[in-house]
Amino acid sequence: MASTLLRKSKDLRRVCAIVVKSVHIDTLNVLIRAESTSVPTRDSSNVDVREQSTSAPTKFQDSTGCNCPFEHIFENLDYGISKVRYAGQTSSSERKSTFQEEMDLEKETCSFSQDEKVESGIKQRADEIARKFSSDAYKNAKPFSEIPGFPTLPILGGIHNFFPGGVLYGLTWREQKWLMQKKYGNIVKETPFPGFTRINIFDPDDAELIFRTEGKWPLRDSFFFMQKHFNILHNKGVHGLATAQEAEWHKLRQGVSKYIVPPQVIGEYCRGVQMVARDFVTRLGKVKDSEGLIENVIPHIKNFSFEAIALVCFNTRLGAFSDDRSNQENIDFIQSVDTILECSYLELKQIPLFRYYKTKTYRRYENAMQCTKRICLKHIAIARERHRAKIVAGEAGVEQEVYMGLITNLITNDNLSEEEVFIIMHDIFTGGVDTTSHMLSFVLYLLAKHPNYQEQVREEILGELKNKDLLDIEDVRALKLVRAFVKETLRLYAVAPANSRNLKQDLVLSGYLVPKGSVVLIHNDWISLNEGYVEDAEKFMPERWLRHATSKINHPFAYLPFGFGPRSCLGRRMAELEVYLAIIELLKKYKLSQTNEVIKIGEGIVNALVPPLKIRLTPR
Ligand code: HEM
Repeated sequence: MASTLLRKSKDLRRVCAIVVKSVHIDTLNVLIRAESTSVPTRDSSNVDVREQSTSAPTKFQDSTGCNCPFEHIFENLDYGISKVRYAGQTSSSERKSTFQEEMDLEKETCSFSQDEKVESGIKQRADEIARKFSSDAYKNAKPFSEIPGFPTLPILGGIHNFFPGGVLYGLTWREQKWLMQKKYGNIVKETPFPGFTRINIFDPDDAELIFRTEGKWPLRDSFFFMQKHFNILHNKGVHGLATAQEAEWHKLRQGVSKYIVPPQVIGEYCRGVQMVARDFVTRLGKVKDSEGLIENVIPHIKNFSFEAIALVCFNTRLGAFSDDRSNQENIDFIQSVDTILECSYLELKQIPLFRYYKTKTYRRYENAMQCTKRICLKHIAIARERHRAKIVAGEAGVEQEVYMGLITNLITNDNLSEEEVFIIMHDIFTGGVDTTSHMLSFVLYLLAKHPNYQEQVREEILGELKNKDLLDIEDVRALKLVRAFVKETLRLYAVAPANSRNLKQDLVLSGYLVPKGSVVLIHNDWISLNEGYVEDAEKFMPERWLRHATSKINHPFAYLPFGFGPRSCLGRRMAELEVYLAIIELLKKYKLSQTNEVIKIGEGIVNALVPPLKIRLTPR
């Protein structure tokens, strides 16, 4: 006992000394991130070992439907809604509208049938949730203090675990969470730094309960501290979607959702984005060498994603594929968004001293934000002018406003101030460019790596689209193999590694009582790669998403790459549309081959493929 205390006090002294000395310590700042950042690698060398099998992939089994397990839970939500009492929500009609939105969204992305098995599955799940809400469940729950986790010290919490000698020392975030799950199970408490405790969730049942009880205004309050700081100083305290909470968040979300979420609206962007995809492919054709090889395709993918989002937002082309470097403003804009993302990641690795003085990272961030704001305000002014001119000409409302870009819709919404419009634009650029380009990088890697699947996907594209030149959203939706391929890519390589929430009420999670307000981090990348929830989890099998698949996803909350519920990803459909169209345009023209043998996944705010990504393009 005495020796343990002595050892602990030595540890404590050592940790204190390190803390005092360190101003820029990576490890410490892993702690300051409340979430995000991860490294989906299986081994310490950070090289991804998934997908190294050389065996030929099986054929897609069925092209008649989609086997998305979400569908089952959404298909008959009414049952779950009437059966379960969701505390924190006032009326069942409110809940219904939220779930109805979700249901519509899922129905939209997956075609599925109603059958008895599905019905009984839903009933079972609703019963299960009801059971978790029963007073018995609360009465029998083990206390919060007993949730297992890495050892903590008085005052310092679990900080010592990250320092030399600590169990987490030198591990990537992904390795840390794999280790914590293995050691402690499906619910793990962590106090990574003093005064901050979070609960790590590895059980999709718990995820389901959290999401189904989050109410209409889910809380996700542990991200982007620099952005909050900037908004207070330079944006009249107006926060964006990523950082606002409660009514403030809801107002923004309502203000923008209708212009970017509904399928018919996304359809309006289809041809514009197709043109961008076509230019992307033309660009790749130009930069490949005489052998067809592109040593690193990632910057071009990023430009594609940027150009597509700019078109959607501003109804303008930024010229990201052009060799002409004369448009300094566009170059600055692209660089600023890059800098913002880079600094947002650095923020997670550094002590938040920017709150007290302007650190180097914060100065870079602030300059980039100011530049982005200036350019967004310019586009807002252009859109206002264009709209005014239409009113004068008596044409307002005649033309489909969607074609005029998201910004036109936002400025004509009287409920949104200029600061709010700017920060929404900012969120879309920072939330949408990198994520989508990482997803597309993984998709191209897997297409090149699996020639059989590539051929099947191409056959579907040629067969379904015939020689149709300009596509509508219905054409894209008909491509089930393309969609299954993308879904499976995101399952294997979740771009967003975890979903976070602050609990809206006390919940019993994995048998423990977790109080309202607790920060929970749901590790969807771990869950979607776990054999317990996904059969043949390590294998890349797009056919699992088709109806009648033999290899199944066994839990409807085992795959949540875009989050869930009213606060789920705003740009999901846009991201998917971009990726589908890039695949279509690329495979019509080229065969993809000779990619990296293995890939590395880098630690950043999201999971990204570490460049370079090599691709050989052979004209068809
Ligand atoms: C592969 C691409 C993408 C992935 C994997 C992804 C993933 C996510 C996830 C996991 C969340 C949090 C959801 C939750 O807490 O339940 C989120 C939120 C968000 N995403 Fe995406 N995203 C992607 C693309 C995009 C695009 C293209 C845009 C913009 C057009 C976008 C804009 C946003 C915004 C604004 C939020 C915050 C929503 C809110 O809090 O109301 N994302 N995204």
